[in-house]
Amino acid sequence: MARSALLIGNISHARKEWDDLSSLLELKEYKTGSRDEFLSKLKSGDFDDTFVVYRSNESTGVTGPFDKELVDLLPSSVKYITHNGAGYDNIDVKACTARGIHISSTPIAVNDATADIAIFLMLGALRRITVPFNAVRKGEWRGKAFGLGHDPKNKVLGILGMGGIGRAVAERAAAFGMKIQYHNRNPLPADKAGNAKYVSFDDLIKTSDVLSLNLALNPSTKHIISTAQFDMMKDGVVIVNTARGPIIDEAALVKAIQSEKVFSAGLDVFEEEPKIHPELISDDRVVLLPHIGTATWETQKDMELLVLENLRSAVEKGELVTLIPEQSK
Ligand SMILES: O=CC(=O)O
Repeated sequence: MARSALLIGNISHARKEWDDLSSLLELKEYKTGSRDEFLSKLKSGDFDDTFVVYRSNESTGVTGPFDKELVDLLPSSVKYITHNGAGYDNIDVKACTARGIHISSTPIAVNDATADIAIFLMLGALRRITVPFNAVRKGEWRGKAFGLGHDPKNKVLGILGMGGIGRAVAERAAAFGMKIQYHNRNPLPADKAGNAKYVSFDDLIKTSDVLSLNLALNPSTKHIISTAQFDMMKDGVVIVNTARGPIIDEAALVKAIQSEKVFSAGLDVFEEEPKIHPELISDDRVVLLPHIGTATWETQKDMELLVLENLRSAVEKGELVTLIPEQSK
């Protein structure tokens, strides 16, 4: 049986590069549908010759997460999942590893666009920009609730998760005159840390004026920022989240904003997207974006190209270019 690649969802910017792969293997697409239909197709053997699955940006909307139920139904021919996204919390890594399936994600390609949005949210939150931003369009000039904001200059920026995105945030923040500290599982070598100082998790929480979340979501980072952490923070701290919603306990964040412990928050991600806690929506101290960190032409194209580079490498060399860290140990 010929080997095939199965695309779930769509490719929008690198169609030609996808089509070019037809010289290597058969290309199949599952563009739209439902989880139930996809699972029944898996059960009835429709995808039995699949060697590699391309999970597009919108694939979770099509099939739901690649949880254990779905992964266990993948045919034994599947050896690789090339995922389009830096975060792969929608894939059950353990279930894939147990089945000998290797996964790639798209780090690097997302760094600049995501860091740009983090800085946008940080500046917006420091200025509590939602009030004047909305008021001026309603003919209310600055708005009744308008108040002065804060400068980033001389503030301590704490970065939780100093991977590619965290480092790109640090580089940008340095240009605003911020003092930068970070916490990571391991301190970075000096050439990668730049001027950022390594501190413990508790020190990061206790001493940052602005806290930027740039770490991956996995079972050990879910709700890593909750009531106990908010209680430890400086009064008037600013929170920026461009990583994944469930890293913050959203209900605890709402309370911390309402008690003024938190001056403001800039959020691109939420616990139950596309649902947003109603008290975040109604609170104009919060700057909200609908998960658009990587939503630029350039970055979307780079991400698709990186997925396809992984796919090609899987077929030609039997290895992935950006294998996820859990499987590279
Ligand atoms: O959220 C975006 C990504 O994971 O790339």
